Amino acid sequence: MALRPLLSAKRHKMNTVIVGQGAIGLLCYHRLSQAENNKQGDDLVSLWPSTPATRIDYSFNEMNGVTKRFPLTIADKPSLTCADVIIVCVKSYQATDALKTIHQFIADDAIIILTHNGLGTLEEINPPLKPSQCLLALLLTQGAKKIAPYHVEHTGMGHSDLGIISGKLSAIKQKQLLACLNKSLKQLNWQENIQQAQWKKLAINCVINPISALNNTENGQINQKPYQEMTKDIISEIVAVAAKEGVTLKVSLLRQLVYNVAESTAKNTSSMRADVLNQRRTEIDYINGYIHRLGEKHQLTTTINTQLWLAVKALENKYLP
Ligand SMILES: NC(=O)C1=CN([C@@H]2O[C@H](COP(=O)(O)OP(=O)(O)OC[C@H]3O[C@@H](n4cnc5c(N)ncnc54)[C@H](OP(=O)(O)O)[C@@H]3O)[C@@H](O)[C@H]2O)C=CC1
Ligand SMILES: CC(C)(CO)C(=O)C(=O)O
Repeated sequence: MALRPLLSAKRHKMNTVIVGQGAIGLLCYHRLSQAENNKQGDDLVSLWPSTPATRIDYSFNEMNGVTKRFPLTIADKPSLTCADVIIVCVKSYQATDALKTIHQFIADDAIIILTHNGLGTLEEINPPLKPSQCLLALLLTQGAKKIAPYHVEHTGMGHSDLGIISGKLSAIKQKQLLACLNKSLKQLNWQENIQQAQWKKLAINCVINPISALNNTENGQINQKPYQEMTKDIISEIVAVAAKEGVTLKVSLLRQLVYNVAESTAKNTSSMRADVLNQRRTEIDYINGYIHRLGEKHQLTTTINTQLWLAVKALENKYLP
């Protein structure tokens, strides 16, 4: 069992470990370590990468074009044990392994925040987290791109939603957490029902990501006539499986949401299209693949989501080892 000194009620410092040295990991590390309230190094922020590293700096490109190097603190096992907050910034298919690796070192009352796209990782986590370890989801609409190892570019501003997936957070801890993250991530909304927000994000990704990846199109194309019928079918299947999971969604609202996101990100390359173009593994197993698995669980046909899942898997198989 990982033990650490008890926090005093007056304590406002927040020790944070960011897991993952990719685009979102370095964005979160940068914002937290460079936050105004942390200029004196009051809060300890460190980074736990996928492989041991001895780096002492990283590069960050702001959206205004300014690029600078910044000092980097690499986390060790004691940093994990002392961490109040652990922000896991890995891809959906890496989340279970990342949690398995760190879980033996983290404190019994640690707050763990997942940032990945897609759903279905929680079902895989074994051994599960302790009930005293509160698990939260952070849904980001900010964008970041890895240019080179330990070099990241901030590509898009946006709001973030944070809420509890499992466990409990005392009022004091919630206040401390929000104060700390709000100063660094900005536009952070607390969601009492983060599950609803996760499903909405899932619906957006189930439509925009595979269509844009398979057709090699920008996000805005999804709103064109050839994809409208398919969009409706994808969403109808999602609404049906969500209902079986106890989540109430509305087809018309989701269609409007997908339309708005495709419109507001019209010129963007979705993360799945980018993964395919760069011959990387996609997150399809946790997007349309998740809907397929839930369809099987509840004996519901998910024809179009299953087709899209298989089509993207076939595309991936052409280049993955
Ligand atoms: N980039 C963006 O703009 C946005 C991304 N997201 C979501 O956030 C998640 C992360 O995305 P992104 O940062 O772009 O992905 P990246 O692939 O850039 O980063 C993931 C990082 O995690 C590292 N990693 C993998 N396994 C472990 C482990 N066990 N311990 C520590 N580090 C590990 C990877 O290392 P290695 O390379 O060695 O595998 C990699 O550096 C995804 O689910 C994505 O969909 C959400 C909103 C926006
Ligand atoms: C919202 C959207 C579709 C933006 O591109 C996204 O989340 C992604 O690309 O993964």
